[in-house]
Amino acid sequence: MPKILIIEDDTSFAQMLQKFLSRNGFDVILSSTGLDGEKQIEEHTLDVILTDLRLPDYDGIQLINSIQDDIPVIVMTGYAEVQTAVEAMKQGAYDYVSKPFTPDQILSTIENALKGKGPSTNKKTQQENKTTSEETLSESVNRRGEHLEFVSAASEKLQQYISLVAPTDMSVLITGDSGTGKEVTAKSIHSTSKRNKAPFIALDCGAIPKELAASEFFGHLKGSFTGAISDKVGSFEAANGGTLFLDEVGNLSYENQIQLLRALQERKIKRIGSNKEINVDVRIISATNEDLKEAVGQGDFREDLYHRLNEFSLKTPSLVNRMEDLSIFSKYFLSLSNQKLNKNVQDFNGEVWEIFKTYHWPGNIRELQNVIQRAVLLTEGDKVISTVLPIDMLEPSTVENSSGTMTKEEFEKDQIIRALKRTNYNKSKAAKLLQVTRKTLYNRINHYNLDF
Ligand SMILES: Nc1ncnc2c1ncn2[C@@H]1O[C@H](COP(=O)(O)OP(=O)(O)OP(=O)(O)O)[C@@H](O)[C@H]1O
Repeated sequence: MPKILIIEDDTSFAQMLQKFLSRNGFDVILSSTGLDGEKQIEEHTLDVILTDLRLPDYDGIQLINSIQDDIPVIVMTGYAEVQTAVEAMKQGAYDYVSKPFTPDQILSTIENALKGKGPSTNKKTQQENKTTSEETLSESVNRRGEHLEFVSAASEKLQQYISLVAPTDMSVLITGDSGTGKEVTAKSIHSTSKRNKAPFIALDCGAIPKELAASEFFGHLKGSFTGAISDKVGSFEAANGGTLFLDEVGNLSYENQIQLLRALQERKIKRIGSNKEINVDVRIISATNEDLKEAVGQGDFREDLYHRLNEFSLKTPSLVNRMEDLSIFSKYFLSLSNQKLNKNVQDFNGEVWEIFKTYHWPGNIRELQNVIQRAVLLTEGDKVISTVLPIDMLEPSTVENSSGTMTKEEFEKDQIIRALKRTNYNKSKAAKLLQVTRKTLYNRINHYNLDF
């Protein structure tokens, strides 16, 4: 039975590949680091090595160089790493396969390697195959993971946009109300992009004081300013090769906007206090729940930066615009909360489902998650009943305008005023009650010109 060593740090993918190859008559050993891979190579008589190009401790090329024996090495690459794959072949790799690959592709590459045939030459066909409807190995891994199958038209559209933009290097601006999943969306773009082996770094621009923003972006050297007690790596450097997520990007000061723009244009940064330029290759995804276009119009946000950040934009739908997904989310959060709180609540009773369906969900998915977690904690039986829901959900707003209805904006403003009154104008408590962050509450108070 031919023996194959798979060196891959994505363990679920490696296990799936192992299962598949075992079923096809191979004896498969797994290794998740370059170092361990080398050890396995010494200990076993191998027929083929299958290695990822990017490993936590090595890059695949380093590994190929260190293999003395004449064992064919097949490298597995992300789909935009063809250049590196070609380099790997120059260094002695037998062939490469681009992820996602189909079972047939990997099998025939391995069989060719075993027969001592030359590598496949038609890489273009391999690239094209990826876009066919055939089930690919890595797609099935995703399906087995924590992937929720949403059904609403709004989520289908969002998913389409994510799939469309993820493989590109375009900067993406995500807009949407608080708690609608902007960060989740950014992570999803990153994890389905060719950068997914490199870091995803999130920076909350709304939470950093403007004097410290440059240091957060670019890092600093020890002693470069008061308080710089040690060297610091900035977010750009930390995200090198990967994705930098700038949350609440609209909150950046004008000066910080200029610094950010310069770094994006030049693709180089300098740590504060250093003259050394560092090249950075970072994809930017930003998010805002403000109207950045309006901010541009008012001169609060630089138009050139806006266009840099907004090569592609998408909007995360509010929960009321994707109510068909409500039960999927609810069941998912119920099971998460059970796990977290060590409970075994089975379901929501009919009345609770009715309340869920008619409530406005101003805090969107985050609010739903919090409501369910609280309810699970308070539930003693096996079904959530309405008495464990927050009182606000049971007493819907009765304030109406002259035409008898409220616009979404009026409703939100009304909710903010109520929350502030209920908490004696304590903004932290009001933010908690509204299930939004403090900075979001401040933004909304400014937006509505509320004088508190
Ligand atoms: N598709 C999803 N699947 C599972 N959980 C989700 C999903 N979308 C959002 N959530 C959950 O909802 C909460 C809010 O999501 P997230 O932080 O991404 O929203 P946001 O729009 O970035 O919020 P904010 O504007 O307040 O920063 C998180 O706890 C997240 O785990």
